[in-house]
Amino acid sequence: MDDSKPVDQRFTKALPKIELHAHLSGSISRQCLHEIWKRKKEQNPNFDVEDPLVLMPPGKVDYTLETFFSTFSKLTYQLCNDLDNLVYATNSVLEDFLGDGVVYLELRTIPRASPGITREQYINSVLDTMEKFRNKTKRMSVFLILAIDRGSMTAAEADEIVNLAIENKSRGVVGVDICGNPTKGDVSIYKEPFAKAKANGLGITLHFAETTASASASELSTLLSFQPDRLGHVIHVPDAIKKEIARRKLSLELCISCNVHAKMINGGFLNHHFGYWRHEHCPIALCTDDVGFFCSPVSNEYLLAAQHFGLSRTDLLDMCIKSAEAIFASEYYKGRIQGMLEVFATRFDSA
Ligand SMILES: CNc1ncnc2c1ncn2[C@@H]1O[C@H](COP(=O)(O)O)[C@@H](O)[C@H]1O
Repeated sequence: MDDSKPVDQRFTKALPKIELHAHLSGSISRQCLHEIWKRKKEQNPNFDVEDPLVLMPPGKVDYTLETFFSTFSKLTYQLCNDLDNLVYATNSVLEDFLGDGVVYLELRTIPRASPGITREQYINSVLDTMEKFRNKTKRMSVFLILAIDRGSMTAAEADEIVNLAIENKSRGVVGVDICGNPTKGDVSIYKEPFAKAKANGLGITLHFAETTASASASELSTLLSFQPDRLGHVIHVPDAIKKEIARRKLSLELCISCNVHAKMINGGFLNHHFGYWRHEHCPIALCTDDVGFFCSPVSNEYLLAAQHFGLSRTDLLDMCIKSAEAIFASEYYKGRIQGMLEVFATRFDSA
């Protein structure tokens, strides 16, 4: 790579990137939510939900965790509560990642049962949409992670979701996650479902130390006992646990804009713990978390990392090559991503 040239948006957009930490419902653009809202309103003028473009005005990214979680129940889940709109939103999210130069995507979602929709139907709709997308778009590989909502789910529900993940491995489910409001729930109840997931070859990723409330020594050691392959966020981590993460060389999903805008860290971009972890040996994937809220696509996360931490084109390329080690799909896909990065490295400068 020609490091005399700056890292700019053209570079980070063209860079073949992977996205490993993106929540489906949080990744839906405001425009897409607005379109769904408009159709619902036309079908039923009494539809009692405010226009997403009013509730989430363009440019607004300063969601605290509280306003963030309540927006899903107040807005997103009122709009994507039928299979047609779930499919519409999923397609829109896949197109957005593709358009940003993502070549490998593991989207995650909590399979929600809602009136008239079972968890199975929810998962089937998302997987069918992914399959059709794969058939028409060869450039971006897409997989699914099923997430467990720590704020609301019992161990039995987690077990149900793990069973669904196992049943759907052949259709592209590659892992399981624990997400949801980090100030709620007791993660230790998920021990057995996660042992089952591991025994059945699913990848394990966990939201880890997102807030001080979810960063007690006992919670973090419980989560590490689930033998995760990857950790998301890793914000409020005590030194001893940082050492253990580094010792295990766990892969990290870091969400810079989300953490800064939602004030999950103190200070701004320069204070982000990417600055710490980039000197360790853990593979790092920069991720968006919820691009529908924080409006920073993956290409912009790489641009921010370069701008605030002084990274060159070669640094970003090396990070991306290493991040491929973190994916849950087979070795074939690792090779595919790394191959695309090699081609990019030889061709971008001369393009
Ligand atoms: C700050 N980051 C985060 N921390 C924890 N959980 C999060 C999250 N961002 C999203 N979710 C979880 O994902 C759901 C939306 O996508 P799905 O309906 O599953 O597709 C949210 O309701 C929340 O439970």
